[in-house]
Amino acid sequence: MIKVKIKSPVRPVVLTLAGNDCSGMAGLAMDIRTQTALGIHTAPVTTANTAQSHTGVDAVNAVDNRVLESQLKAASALPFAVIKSGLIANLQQITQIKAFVEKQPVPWVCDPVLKASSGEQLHDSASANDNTFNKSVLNNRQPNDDYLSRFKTELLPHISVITPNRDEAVALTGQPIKNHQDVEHAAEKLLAMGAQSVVIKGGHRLSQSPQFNNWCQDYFSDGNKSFWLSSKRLDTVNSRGTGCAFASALASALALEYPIYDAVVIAKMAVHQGLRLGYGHDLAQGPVSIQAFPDKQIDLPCLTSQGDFALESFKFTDCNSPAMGLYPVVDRASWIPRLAPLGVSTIQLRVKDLADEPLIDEIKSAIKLAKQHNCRLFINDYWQLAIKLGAYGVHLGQEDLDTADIEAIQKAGLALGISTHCHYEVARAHSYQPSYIACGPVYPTDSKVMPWIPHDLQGLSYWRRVLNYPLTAIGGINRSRIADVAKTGVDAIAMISAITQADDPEQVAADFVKLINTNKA
Ligand SMILES: Cc1ncc(COP(=O)(O)OP(=O)(O)O)c(N)n1
Ligand SMILES: Cc1nc(C(=O)O)sc1CCOP(=O)(O)O
Ligand SMILES: [Mg+2]
Repeated sequence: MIKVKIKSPVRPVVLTLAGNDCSGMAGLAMDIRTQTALGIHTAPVTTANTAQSHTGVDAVNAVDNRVLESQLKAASALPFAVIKSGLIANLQQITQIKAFVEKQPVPWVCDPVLKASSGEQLHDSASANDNTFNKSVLNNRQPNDDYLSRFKTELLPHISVITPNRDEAVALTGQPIKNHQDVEHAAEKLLAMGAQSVVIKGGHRLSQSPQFNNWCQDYFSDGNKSFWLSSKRLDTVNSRGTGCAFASALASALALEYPIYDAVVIAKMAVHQGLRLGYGHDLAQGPVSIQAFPDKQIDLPCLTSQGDFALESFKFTDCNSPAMGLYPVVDRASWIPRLAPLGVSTIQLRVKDLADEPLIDEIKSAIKLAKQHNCRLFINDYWQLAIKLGAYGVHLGQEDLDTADIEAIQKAGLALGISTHCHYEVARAHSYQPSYIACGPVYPTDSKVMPWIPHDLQGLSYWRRVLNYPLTAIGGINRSRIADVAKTGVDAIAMISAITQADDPEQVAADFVKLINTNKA
């Protein structure tokens, strides 16, 4: 008999401490479904066997200390990349989990589950072994100061990312939340208490203006970087398990080695997908249902530094008609009459070595030549001169977005292209609804020093699936790679060195125009 050897794929492991929800809507069931959909192997450690249904929580049934201890001991042998926790059911479990996590050199994503979505408190203040408490006890609980204070002093300093909803943030900080600023202060307080980073999950947008109330907003901060993620509210009742799903998706993205800023965006996308695909049953609302790594623009949030950002106030002109195609990035106006007659419809002027009058003269001359050759000219960096001198468009990097007056660019009627390299930057670009999004570097490049690992064709194809914007590929694209890049379906292929350093740039550009046309998807 011939034995077929199958090379087994490897999945990162997320050690997941949570309660079982026997209705299957939240807790471990949701964690396992979400993590599996994102390509993760879940190692589930049960903290409680909760008895709940659509009518509420009947009992919590924390597991005995020894049951938890034996699971933690056995789980320690696994090569887990991240720890994710949900319900920590009593004070004894706080002590046990602290002793466990402080020895682990991996990130810990902690969802501080204080209440079920039906409103019942889920933890107990008893020190240990008061393991079963029923509905009447649950409903008559006083706010549990002991639990909160031990949670804060013993657990918070070990948490890599804590993901409270607004009510939980209020309980943990003791401060009311009524507006965006309160959310930001609550996050600061949680950081000051020792958490390395915080995501405060929102419900309705905290805005006085009714037109903004159909957005859901989450706030992230790690003390270095802070941002708001906003998604349009979905009209669904199938939203059970959202908190567990968010923390699980975040833990999964970290286990897949995404940096924290990207992981938060991915988690928000995953939950939006889960809300879209949530399902119900005959009796009541059902759970969110995350089914795959998120790859749709409909799930992409807008990322902004301000919570009261005027969402949807930007919409830049479509620059892909006629198709952008070959998009040379050049440093002097004199390239324009050499390249435009070869079927090049879009050119970028990227000047890095001029200032003052010579720079102004170069941009003026480029704008004039582009108009003569009916070519769309984007000016890199110098958005004020682009507006003043009447260019077709502006190309901005992420650093430029910090200082550029995007409203002025829109008001002046210019097109806008934005550089992106990761989920965080794409979500940020999305909040401006630009004319195109550039995605790079596709391959290693010698034309610019950058910290990014190249996307390669797989990464570029991912962004093509996600984005409905005209998509520009850039970085290390040359004759041997251009056909494969065109086949991914990108709208524009930007390049510097393959054209400007060629022996015969006109011939090369003409060949590239043909190669793009014959290979485009
Ligand atoms: C099409 C395109 N994509 C990306 C860039 C890079 O722009 P930016 O991030 O502004 O960096 P510099 O080009 O200024 O170094 C680009 N120019 N064009
Ligand atoms: C300027 C620039 N920006 C990039 C990005 O990824 O944002 S890659 C890049 C250099 C592109 O030059 P070449 O075609 O010679 O590789
Ligand atoms: Mg720039």
